[in-house]
Formats: sequence, structure tokens, C-alpha cells
Amino acid sequence: MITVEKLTKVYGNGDSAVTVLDNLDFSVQQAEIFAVVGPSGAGKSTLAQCVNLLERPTSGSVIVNGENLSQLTEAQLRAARRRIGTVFQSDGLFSRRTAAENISLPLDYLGVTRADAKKRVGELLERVGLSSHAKHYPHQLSGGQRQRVGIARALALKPTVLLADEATSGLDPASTASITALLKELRTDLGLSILFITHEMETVLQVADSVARLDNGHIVESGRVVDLLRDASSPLGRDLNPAKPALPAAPDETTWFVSYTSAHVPSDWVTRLGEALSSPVSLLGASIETIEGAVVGHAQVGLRAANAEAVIRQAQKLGLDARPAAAHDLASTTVAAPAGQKEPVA
Ligand SMILES: Nc1ncnc2c1ncn2[C@@H]1O[C@H](COP(=O)(O)OP(=O)(O)OP(=O)(O)O)[C@@H](O)[C@H]1O
Repeated sequence: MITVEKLTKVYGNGDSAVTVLDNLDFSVQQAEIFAVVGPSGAGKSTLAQCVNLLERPTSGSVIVNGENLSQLTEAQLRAARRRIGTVFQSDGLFSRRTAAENISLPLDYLGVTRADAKKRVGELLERVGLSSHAKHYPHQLSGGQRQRVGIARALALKPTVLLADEATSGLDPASTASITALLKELRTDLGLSILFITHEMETVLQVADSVARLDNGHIVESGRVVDLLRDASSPLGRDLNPAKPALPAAPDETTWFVSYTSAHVPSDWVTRLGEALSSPVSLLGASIETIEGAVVGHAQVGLRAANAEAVIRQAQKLGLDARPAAAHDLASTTVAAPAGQKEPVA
């Protein structure tokens, strides 16, 4: 488990002091992937460096499995860092060493016997699905495979927590999907606490159980991904699963934005809503995901003459939040409905 308490990092002093991280508080539970997402300059790299104590926080604590890293001496810190596996954006592999030799490095450094290192490397290669690539050099591997080797190396000393700093940045979508799938597998099988730092919002949805948005050194919003997606008023929830292109509503219809706020939305809710309103409901577009076994997401529907309060009430009964579509609900490629149709028909 990783706990970050009132973590603050200030660079420089006096007039030139810059507060890059301001009082951050969050924790990553055992068997949880916690993403920190933010734009360039938000403080993500600084956070990563403070978590593995390559940078000393100005104040606040980083506690890993009950041990406050910020209070350790340099020697104690070197030992503590071994309990944190780190995966970086660029895999950082040694080009003249094979995949197996790269994975073996932390074990060699610790003086593990050859036989034990060989056995452990074999297990790790299997764990990341690269047993048949043990003797390949980095240039003979794809970007995703190199990153798998990087992950295997990060796991060599059996850490309980894993820090993934832009681990999928620069990978193509298929490789990203395979790395996020591997991280989820490791979380579940090994019970790892994984802190996943990224600027890629779409990857957060694929990988994370919980997420915090870092902006200008502050955590501006955080929560479990599934809860944020079910909260129709959450900007982060909206950004995690943005509206996709949808059809425009027919001239006699108004576009409504409908989001799943409950775990029990019936799969035939479009039909049921139409029946309850005694008016057909046209499905114009939808973005539905399954997270933690529950369906979450949103849809745009076209509604004909219907009382707005009745729409909201009937939708609520189905576990949905319904409101007339606002500009941010409509993807940029949507052909907007004529201006007169923005208000619900009373
Ligand atoms: N050593 C330093 N001295 C002074 N300011 C720094 C230092 N390192 C980083 N900063 C500043 O801290 C802020 C956050 O930088 P950081 O690299 O942590 O952001 P980031 O979210 O990782 O951005 P990116 O995604 O572009 O790497 C920036 O304004 C940066 O200029």
C-alpha cells in the first residue's frame, strides 16, 4: 500500500520558489491501480520522483507498507527502493544485453546466485509472456515487448508496489492494451499496489480502479473510476468517457444526454423509457463500458413532445440521469441540432 500525505515539493527558494506539488493526499490500496492523470507541467514527473524518493519532498510523507520513506537515511532508502518496482516510459533496457540479462540485472546487483537468478528470470519471462524471447536483444523486440521486459525487471525483486511513470506513452493502441491488461493481471495475481502516472486519459479508463486528476500541483478531483463515471456532474467522469459522435436528432425531436448512474440499468432501457413516456425514443449515439462487471456510460437520445420533468423522473426510475444535451455532451463531429431544439419540449 502507498500512502501520500500532505506531499509538497517546492523548487528554489525566496522569490524564485515554485510550488510544484501542493499538499497532495491519496492512497493506493493493495491490489489497486491508482492513476494520476494530468496535462504537461501538472507535476506528474515530480510526483513520481518523490514517490520513489529520487527527490526529497519539501514536506509531507510517502509511506510504503507502513514505512515512512521520507524519514529514512540514504542507506535505508536504497533498501526501501527495492521494494518499489518502477516502470518508465522508455523501457531503459541495455541494448547489448538480452531480454533475460536485462531482467536479471537487479538480481545480479544484489548478488543472487546464478542458479537462483536464472530460475527467477525464467518465471518473470513467463509472467510477462516472453519465455520464447529470452535471448532476444532489445532491438529485436517490439515497443510493447520491450516494455514487458521493463515490467519483468521491475518485478525481479518481488516488490509490493509498482510505480508506472508514463509506462504506455508512445506505444500504439494494441501495445497499450496489452500492457494495461498485463498490469491488471499483476494487480490481481500478485496483489500489487500500482501507481500509474499518465497524461493519457483514455488509458486511465482501460487500466485504473481509482484516479486523481493533478492540475498545477493540486489534486482537483479524485475517486473510484466507476463512481466518477456514474456521477453525471463529475468533469473527470465526463473526460474519462467523452461523448462520441452521434446522429443529430430529427427536426421534431430534442437531444437529451442520458448517463448511467446506477448499477442496475436494464439493458432495454430505451424501449422502457419510450413506453413510460408514451413517446418513441431514438438512440442517436452511445458510449457504454463494462467496469468492475457493471455497465457504465452514456447515450444521446432524441425525444419527441415530452414533459421535461417526466423525462427526468422516468429516467431516474431506470437508474439514469437525463438532461437536455449541453454543448459539451456533443462530440465535435456531431451535426448539431437546430438552435430551436436545444430546450426540452414542455
Ligand atoms: N528541478 C526543477 N526546478 C524548478 N522547477 C522544476 C524542476 N522540475 C520541474 N519543475 C517545474 O515543475 C512543474 C512540473 O513539472 P513536471 O515535470 O513534474 O510536470 P509533468 O506533469 O511531469 O509534465 P510533463 O508531462 O510535461 O513531463 C513544471 O512547471 C516544471 O517547470
